[in-house]
Amino acid sequence: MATTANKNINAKLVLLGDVGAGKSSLVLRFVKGQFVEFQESTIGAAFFSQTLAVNDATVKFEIWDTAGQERYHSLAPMYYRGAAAAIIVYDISNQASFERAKKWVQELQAQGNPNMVMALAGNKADLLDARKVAAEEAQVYAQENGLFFMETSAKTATNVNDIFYEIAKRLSQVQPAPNPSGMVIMDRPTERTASAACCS
Ligand SMILES: Nc1nc2c(ncn2[C@@H]2O[C@H](COP(=O)(O)OP(=O)(O)OP(=O)(O)O)[C@@H](O)[C@H]2O)c(=O)[nH]1
Repeated sequence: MATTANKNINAKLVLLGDVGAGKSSLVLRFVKGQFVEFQESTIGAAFFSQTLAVNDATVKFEIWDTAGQERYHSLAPMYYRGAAAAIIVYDISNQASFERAKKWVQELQAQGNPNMVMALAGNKADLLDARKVAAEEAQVYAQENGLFFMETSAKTATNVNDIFYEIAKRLSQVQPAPNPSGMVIMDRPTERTASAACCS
């Protein structure tokens, strides 16, 4: 069977959401496969990268995990500006965090990249007994606002890889021209070596 050359995609991804919703925990689970019961609150923002292979593409995520504390709100545009994808996170056991997530969606719709792939993550899905936000309500909201929705748990790892994988899949399906900003598609196969390096 013929194989097609891999598309290499670099994609800037930003996580936004209320303080304590679990943004850092989702990234830590995705990038390192770990979960910390008492994760420290993020100051400013933190950067991570992780690569995923989907279909005929390799997507290298450049991940900005932003701080949810209100005093850092003014920094957020630096991180979502030009991003190819965003995960807006709320905590299913905290109604106020869902309301905050909707505000982030509004801000991205007004000021973000119009082609941005947006995911809504209802995190802490393991806390079923403490649930305050119905999955159906979030699903309807996501559908009406052009996001895709998943409930996740950084603690149990439920749907964590899946949400990043779904974003990667959607990014890889975007037509190469015009590229959404925040995304660079390298026109060369992944297996190319550095043997032709220049400059002596
Ligand atoms: N039960 C449960 N707890 C979680 C989950 N994800 C995160 N937590 C806990 O929730 C707390 C806050 O998690 P963080 O990942 O720091 O949240 P954050 O959104 O990055 O918070 P800021 O950096 O302050 O904006 C930590 O004590 C985590 O251990 C989850 O899926 N389930």
